[in-house]
Amino acid sequence: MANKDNDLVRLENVAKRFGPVQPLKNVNLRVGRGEVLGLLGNNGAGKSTLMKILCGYHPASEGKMFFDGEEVNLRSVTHARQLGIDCVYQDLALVSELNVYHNMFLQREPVRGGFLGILDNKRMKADAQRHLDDMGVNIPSVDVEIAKLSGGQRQAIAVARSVYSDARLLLLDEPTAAMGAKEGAMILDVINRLRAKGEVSVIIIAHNYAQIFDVCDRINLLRDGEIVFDKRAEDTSVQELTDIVVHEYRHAAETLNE
Ligand SMILES: Nc1ncnc2c1ncn2[C@@H]1O[C@H](COP(=O)(O)OP(=O)(O)OP(=O)(O)O)[C@@H](O)[C@H]1O
Repeated sequence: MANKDNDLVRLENVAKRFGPVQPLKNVNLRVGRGEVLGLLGNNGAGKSTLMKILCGYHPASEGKMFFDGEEVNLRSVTHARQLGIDCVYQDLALVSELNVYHNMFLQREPVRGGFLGILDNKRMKADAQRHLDDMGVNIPSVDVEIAKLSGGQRQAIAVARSVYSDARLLLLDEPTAAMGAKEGAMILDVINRLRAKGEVSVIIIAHNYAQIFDVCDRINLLRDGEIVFDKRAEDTSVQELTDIVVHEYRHAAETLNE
């Protein structure tokens, strides 16, 4: 039985309706402090909708959310971010025309010289470099424009930036989608480093469950609007997840044929 005091986030009986469509019926989900949770589910299972509730983008139609032991009613993405909940979107989080270190400090730029101070570029550069090195993010230089980096490098910087701005729960919706093996591996390495430090909790949506298996502490499966599978990674296997995913496809095909 999970210790509730150890949960950073908990959803109880959460439902979501969009008019006649009800992607989430009765979701009970928990993520421990410093835990990495993998969220699996078929196309249309409601995974992104669940993430959008967690990051304050959609209000839930029913149910309760607890964060750090307190019940919360998220009013907006900004409100969620203030609490330390950050959804990392590869394309939206960063400004393409700015270089890496300016992106790392976006809207939190350190100034020197008091009131009419100037941006402390030297400090930003050094801090950004140190933080990216610490997280194993490999880029040619922090001076380079974001637009000139690969999708994997951008995603890794977006994750590093959230962590740097004191996020406590990171939501990653298919962070390795449309990436080559090498780029995907860099993201997974960043997540593994976060996991080793244990300071940030993470929820990852992934279709490539074999790939994320190694970085997750626990795996949940969403089906028909409910979490129907919840196991620690050490208590399951890639084979069991393969069987489940095959079963899910059959289930979806049968539902379509009904
Ligand atoms: N804003 C919305 N308005 C109406 N219906 C929506 C809205 N957002 C999602 N849905 C519906 O809710 C269901 C779940 O969608 P969701 O995107 O959460 O699934 P998913 O598990 O993330 O799927 P995928 O793996 O394909 O991204 C779908 O039937 C979708 O059409």
